[in-house]
Amino acid sequence: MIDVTCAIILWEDKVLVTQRSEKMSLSLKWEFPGGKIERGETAESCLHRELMEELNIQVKILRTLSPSSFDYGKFSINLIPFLVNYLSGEIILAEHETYKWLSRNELKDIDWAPADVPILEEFLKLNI
Ligand SMILES: Nc1nc2c([nH]c(=O)n2[C@@H]2O[C@H](COP(=O)(O)OP(=O)(O)OP(=O)(O)O)[C@@H](O)[C@H]2O)c(=O)[nH]1
Repeated sequence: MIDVTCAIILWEDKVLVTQRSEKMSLSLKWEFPGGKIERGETAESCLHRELMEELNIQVKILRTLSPSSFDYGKFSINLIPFLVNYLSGEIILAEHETYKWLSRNELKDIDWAPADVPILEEFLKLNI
């Protein structure tokens, strides 16, 4: 089981979502940005590192949501979500195909990586 962090990044009334590139696994699926926890790293420090490496942004962590385990067949992941506020940094994509800032309603209409679906559902039930 691979531990992966991801961020629901809030800015005003929008949420940042990123699309995996054609070269990546789960090609062209949408996800909450983040990545694999490295040895000796906390989930929080992993999240800050990945968001800096992949997007060049800084965030403030607000809280966690429920982890989502998913078996992709070749590998299983435990996806650990954090609700965060966007703080600073101009977005520069290192790996992803593209990104979008979407309203809560628009989040339902994109083609999500399967592990993200329960996380999205929990987020949409929150009163924020
Ligand atoms: N970052 C991120 N990864 C996710 C999400 N949902 C999901 O299934 N994943 C999967 O979790 C793993 C995280 O990998 P990563 O982003 O750190 O690394 P990667 O694509 O370079 O790894 P890979 O080349 O092994 O696929 C990938 O297999 C990715 O498909 C998500 O919302 N965010």
